[in-house]
Amino acid sequence: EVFTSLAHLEATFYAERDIAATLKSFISQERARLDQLEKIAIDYEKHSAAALQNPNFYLANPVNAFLLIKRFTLDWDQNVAPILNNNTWNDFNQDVQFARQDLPSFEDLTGAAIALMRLQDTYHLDTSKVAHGNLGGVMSTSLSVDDCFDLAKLSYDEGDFYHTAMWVEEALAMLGNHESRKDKHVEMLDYLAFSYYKQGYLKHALTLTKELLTLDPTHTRAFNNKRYFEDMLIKQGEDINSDDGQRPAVKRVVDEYRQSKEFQTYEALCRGETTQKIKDEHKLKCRYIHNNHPLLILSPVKLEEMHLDPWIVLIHDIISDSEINDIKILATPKLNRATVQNSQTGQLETATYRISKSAWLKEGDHPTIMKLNQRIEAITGLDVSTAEELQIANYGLGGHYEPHFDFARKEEKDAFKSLGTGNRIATYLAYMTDVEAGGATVFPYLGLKLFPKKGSAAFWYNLYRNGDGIYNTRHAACPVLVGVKWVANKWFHERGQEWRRSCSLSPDE
Ligand SMILES: O=C(O)CCC(=O)C(=O)O
Ligand SMILES: [Fe+2]
Repeated sequence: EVFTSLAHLEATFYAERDIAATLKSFISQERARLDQLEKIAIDYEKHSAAALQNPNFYLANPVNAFLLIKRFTLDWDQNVAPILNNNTWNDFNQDVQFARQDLPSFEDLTGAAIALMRLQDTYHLDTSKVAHGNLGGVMSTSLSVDDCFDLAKLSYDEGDFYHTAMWVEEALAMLGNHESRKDKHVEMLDYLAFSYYKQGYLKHALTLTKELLTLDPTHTRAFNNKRYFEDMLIKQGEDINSDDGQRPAVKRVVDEYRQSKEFQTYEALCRGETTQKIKDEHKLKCRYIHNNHPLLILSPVKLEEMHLDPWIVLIHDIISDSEINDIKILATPKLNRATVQNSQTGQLETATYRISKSAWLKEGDHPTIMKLNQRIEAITGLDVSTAEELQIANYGLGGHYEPHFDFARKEEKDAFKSLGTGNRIATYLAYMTDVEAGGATVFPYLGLKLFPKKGSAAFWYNLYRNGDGIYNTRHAACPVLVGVKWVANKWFHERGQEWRRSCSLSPDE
């Protein structure tokens, strides 16, 4: 099981509480047992001390001799061995193992490390700052030398030598020159040299290996590596003594997509940068709307235009805290806890795509959902009966959703076939949390970023009236840096909207 959703990671705290209780009862039972053992030990001590004052005299008495023998045979078997063997851990172990089902696994640890590295990349976080608990200005817990080194090793196991080097450097800087931690120092240099070598920085790998050998001249592998690096450099016609010892300026190696303009723009927008001027920004307006709908006439909703073409709006204060609470509770047991596998590679999907988990809520399950659907219908003027059920997503550690369209492209004819309601005509995306840092919804082609605000919802059309996709609606959910992100998605489909689209929210196009 992979804990990608924070709602589920929360279960760890309950498991932790249960384990604490189990350990405490084990300890109190053990304490009683150890008290008994201590009494026996004291008795032996006193007895032997007395006897040893004059052993011959003591043993001259046959009863004493008999009792002494009995002490370590019959008495031992009946009174001491049971106490010694009665280690009650097995009884408790079951409880601990039961609680452990709700604890994260090593897979989760790897996933969390990968998520941290992604956050570091996307938000340009300085390693040292992260290590000291500064996440882009939001303070969190700081990491120890060993924490940093463990992060490095986890990256190493993933074949990510770029982050390995970064985090070993940090661990080394924090370690300083402690003679007492020389073994750690040597191990770190070993990792560091190898990760520079893997990234193609032979000279620096050689320098670090020499440094390692001054600390530990008996390190056989380092000795062999040194020769290997030197041979390689000589073969390349390089001077093996020319490294200045400076840390090379390492470039992050990323796949082609990550180098693309779209991905770069997505990440820049996530960081809050301006990538292009919002078109016709001065024409954007805020207004109250009621659509002549009975639900809204007495309490019109606030609509804020965020973009004109395509038309993207935010609607404010349309879902209350108690409604949000209801939805979270309804969705939590349904959040999919299974490991998500990439259908093509069979790999765990924690690293690349959406690491949030989501759940569909059955319509009419609950009065809150019904009320919400009615309100969404009143606001959008679209038919909710042919729309998809509300989909609730809880973004976990670094949870994100890379750039995508909500509608199916021409070549994806079958995408929504089973629904029988046509393509996704519009998206209604409600934010159910404020996110402390990160987690924006961004539109790379428009330079637009929407920051989650609890109780607000975004709305846009994905299709033109003729059914063609509006490609500029391509959007993404930025990784959550600090905080928790919950959203509710309502996707409207073409069927059922034939008479409606012209009524209300639609732009004057
Ligand atoms: O969570 C967000 O900000 C966007 C989510 C999204 O685009 C989707 O679920 O299709
Ligand atoms: Fe989307």
